[in-house]
Amino acid sequence: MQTLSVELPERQYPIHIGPGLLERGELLTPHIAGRQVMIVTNETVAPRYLERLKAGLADYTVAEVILPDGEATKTLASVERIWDALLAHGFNRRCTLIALGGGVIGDMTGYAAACYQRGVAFIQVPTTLLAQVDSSVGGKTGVNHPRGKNMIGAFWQPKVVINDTATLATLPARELSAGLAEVIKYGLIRDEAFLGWLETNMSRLRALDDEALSHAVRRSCELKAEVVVADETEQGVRAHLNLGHTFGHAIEAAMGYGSWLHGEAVGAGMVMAAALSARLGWISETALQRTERIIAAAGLPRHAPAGVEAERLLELMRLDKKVLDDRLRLVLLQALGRACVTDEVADTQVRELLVGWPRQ
Ligand SMILES: NC(=O)c1ccc[n+]([C@@H]2O[C@H](COP(=O)([O-])OP(=O)(O)OC[C@H]3O[C@@H](n4cnc5c(N)ncnc54)[C@H](O)[C@@H]3O)[C@@H](O)[C@H]2O)c1
Ligand SMILES: O=C(O)C(=O)C[C@@H](O)[C@H](O)[C@H](O)COP(=O)(O)O
Ligand SMILES: [Zn+2]
Repeated sequence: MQTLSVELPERQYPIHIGPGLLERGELLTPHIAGRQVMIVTNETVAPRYLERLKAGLADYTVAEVILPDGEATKTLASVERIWDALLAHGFNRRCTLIALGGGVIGDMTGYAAACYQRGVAFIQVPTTLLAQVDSSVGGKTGVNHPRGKNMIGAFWQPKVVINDTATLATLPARELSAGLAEVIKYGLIRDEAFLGWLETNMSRLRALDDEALSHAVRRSCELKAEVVVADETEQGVRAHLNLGHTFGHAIEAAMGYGSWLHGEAVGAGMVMAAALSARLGWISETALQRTERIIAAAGLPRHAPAGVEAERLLELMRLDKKVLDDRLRLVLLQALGRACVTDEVADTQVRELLVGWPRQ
């Protein structure tokens, strides 16, 4: 097992990484407040992993909420189901919520914990690659609104993150690719050497090679933790973690959440961001082609969805949380391994890119 520490100014929490950690109750128990534990998971993950997690919690009062699966369920109504269950079980403010599942479950459970009785403890036990490398770390929690992605939420950090890499063995290939999008993102925004490693090892990662996956999870968590520690509430550098997301979130919302996975939309969005960076002369054509190649090698799309007009995407992009004073603020690349935030790109340039972008 490897352990990293997220050293925030006023608190720290560990990220444990390794195979078979799910049953190791001793990793959870030091972080559980009180005796009441609510595990939140979904109908796909529960039959595979719920009993194994519960086995390590024999000394606690454990209740569970099993939600339906899918991005379309990342709503306030689902979070209300968690609050209803907490109240029905008489859980008090010393209870602990555990998120067992992908980013959808993690984001909703974290938000439920942030609000329940004005804030209770929560633990992340992520079971997708995307959740292990990104959503479980850093404390962004929340739900979607029909008008925009992650529009309702709170910053609420977990007490511990338990990354059991053995759970990735049951992940469908499409979900693995979605997780690889966020892994590639770290290389693109702040570590060109890691990007090179990913180029060399992409087929090992897609074949679920243990050693390669553990390295990718560890390096991604290190890079994410560095950014979160520097800027917990996204006043500055944390926005770099949004590379491709202004485009990607617009695609997800335009498609009604779920037909395109978050990682797929971000994969295409990162190619769009790289293309815009190349048009501005900030990165070379070669760097753009390298970006396109690695996105394709990860099994991710570079096209946009069919039937979604450029104007609709632009309208949704204008709802992005980074917009300030009515100006789009985009994360672009100054080099491979170096991101920046800019409000210097005119809507006409973005529209031109989207109009000409290949469709599915
Ligand atoms: N909070 C953050 O910082 C942050 C970062 C990135 C993404 N996100 C959010 O995360 C969500 C995407 O997360 P995701 O990609 O994990 O999607 P997800 O939570 O929908 O999980 C993907 C699918 O895999 C299934 N699954 C989970 N673990 C499995 C396993 N071990 N074996 C088999 N199937 C398994 C799930 O049931 C689901 O069908 C989006 O809502 C996105 O906005 C949040
Ligand atoms: O942790 C962050 O900060 C991120 O931006 C990580 C993203 O991968 C993630 O998708 C996040 O949920 C996006 O946040 P949002 O604030 O753009 O909704
Ligand atoms: Zn993301």
